[in-house]
Amino acid sequence: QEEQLKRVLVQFMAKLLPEERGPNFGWNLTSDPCKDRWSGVSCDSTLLVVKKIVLDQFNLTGFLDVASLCNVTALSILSLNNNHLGGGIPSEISNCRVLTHLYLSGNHFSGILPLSLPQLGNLKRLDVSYNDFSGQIPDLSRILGLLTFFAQNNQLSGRIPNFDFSNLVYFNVSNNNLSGLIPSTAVGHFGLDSFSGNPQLCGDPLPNQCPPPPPPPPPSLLDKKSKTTSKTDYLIYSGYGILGIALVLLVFTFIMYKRKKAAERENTGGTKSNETNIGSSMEFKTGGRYASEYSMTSRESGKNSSSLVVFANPAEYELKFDDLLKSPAELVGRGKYGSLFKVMLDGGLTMAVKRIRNVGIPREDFKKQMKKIDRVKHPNVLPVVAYYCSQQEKLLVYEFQHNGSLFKLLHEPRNGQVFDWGSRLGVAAIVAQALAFMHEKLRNNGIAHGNLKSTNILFNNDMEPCVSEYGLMVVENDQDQSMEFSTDSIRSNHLPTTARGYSAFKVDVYSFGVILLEMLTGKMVQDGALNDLGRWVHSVVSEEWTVEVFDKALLLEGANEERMVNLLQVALKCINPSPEARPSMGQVAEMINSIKEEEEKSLGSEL
Ligand SMILES: Nc1ncnc2c1ncn2[C@@H]1O[C@H](COP(=O)(O)OP(=O)(O)OP(=O)(O)O)[C@@H](O)[C@H]1O
Repeated sequence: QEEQLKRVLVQFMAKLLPEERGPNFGWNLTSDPCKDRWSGVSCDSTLLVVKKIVLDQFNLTGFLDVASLCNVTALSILSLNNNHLGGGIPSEISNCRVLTHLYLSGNHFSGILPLSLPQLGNLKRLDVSYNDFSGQIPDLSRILGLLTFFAQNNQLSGRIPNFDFSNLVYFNVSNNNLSGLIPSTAVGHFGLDSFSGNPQLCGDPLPNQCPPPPPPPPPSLLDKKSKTTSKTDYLIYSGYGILGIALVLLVFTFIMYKRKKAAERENTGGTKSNETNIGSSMEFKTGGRYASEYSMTSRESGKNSSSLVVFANPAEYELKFDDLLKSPAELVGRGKYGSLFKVMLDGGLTMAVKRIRNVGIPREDFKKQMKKIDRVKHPNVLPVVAYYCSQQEKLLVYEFQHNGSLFKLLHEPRNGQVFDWGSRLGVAAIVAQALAFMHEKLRNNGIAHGNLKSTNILFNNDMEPCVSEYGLMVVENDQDQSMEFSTDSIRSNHLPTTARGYSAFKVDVYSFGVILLEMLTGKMVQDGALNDLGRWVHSVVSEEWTVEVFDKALLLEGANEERMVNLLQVALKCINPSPEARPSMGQVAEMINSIKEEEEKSLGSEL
């Protein structure tokens, strides 16, 4: 049997890389795949059976032949991402009954997704993105444990079948040729990015709504229906169809026209237009949509540049309030406490303007707090460049960071972006260090971050993490004492007094613990669901120390499990329900640093 297994594996590799004298990566009949550790092969350590084949970026140019492979192995992971493989997925893939992960992203696979795919009942992650697959998406709803379905950037067509969207963690079918209504069960679970780039797809969360359903035929028609010929039926329904398509095209053309116009205005520095500036305009651009947004009263918008307090060297930014208001602005996102605008200034500078509304902080207190924060500088804490403060709202100006946030890197990576264990540990260490520094310097003022989360950790031009929005939000002390895996205690309507401030620091530690969990598990923390992640990790971990919680990408990459567990322990200390029992940020930074040192030592010894 061993000989047969070897033969099948060697044949499998020969199909993946058909060149006559190409490298066989140690896959040959004279050695053993498990004992001699063939490249990309992982085995169950006790049973010595092949469990995983991971050949990402191996420059493979052939095709996938799984017919025999699935019969002789109990493969749980097959990963062939980012090669040059062609052909289709053979229908015999369904013989790989215990397969949990199938990653085929970034190849030239084509043809239809086999109808036998749903027979892979144990599948958890399926990634066929960035290929040339066409035809319909098979109905995968019967794979109950499916967590990921990535099929973006293919040529798939037809309607989106029903998935169990409440169970899926990741779902992306953007940039295909899908059409029709997005299933209502997907709404609320996945956003625009999961569906965009399918011109004929419509309904929430896309901006183009579906054409209204054709009106029911009048009763007389219904009566006649049974009597009329199928030819008449055909004509009636094609009429409705054509009407529907015409409507979709009309809406689509209108949206494209609006987008084009807006882009033209931006490109030609259309700063004089009232439509997209931050000041007197009533409209902001939201990814192609226009939303009525601005609230500043005309009395306020009449204020001059002196209303804007500029911290950074004003000459460097030449920042004037009026300029800021008049410049083209794009709504980047709406957070829990306000909105964030990307503002393109005349000199080519791009700023991020955070608008917080209805903050019940007295103006003078807010100014004092801003000044105190400005005195403390750390290279990994994004400084406030300027701020504006009125009774109704506050505007905070930061430099715009084009490399996105930690949230994006973890959950919406751009094509080819890899966030490996070493980088995650590095980010954790830097952020912990920066927060420890800020906590120490601002302890006596009681100013903690107050709203720490992965969207507030941004990557600068050197891809170094920077903590943003330090000190804008504060925490109500009373609720923190009883806080148990809850975000609800984070409020923006009070400045911390020094007495309150101390527990605000512990809330930061808690939030940092959640960020660590996010990086370790790869799971998303949505507002209000922070408790779920904490509870889930606790439940898995309390049963036994298990690697089940870790992001599969980390396991696949072969990240050191012991050090991942160590970091998980730090995270669990941070999210201790009792604030007093949580370590200080300084202690957290030390613990992470020593894990990082161990990691570096072990890498050094491997070299
Ligand atoms: N200076 C910046 N440069 C680039 N992107 C930024 C900047 N500041 C924030 N962002 C991004 O803009 C988006 C909206 O930010 P915003 O702060 O309004 O919302 P949030 O962080 O999700 O929630 P909250 O209101 O609780 O802070 C987020 O994705 C965030 O990562």
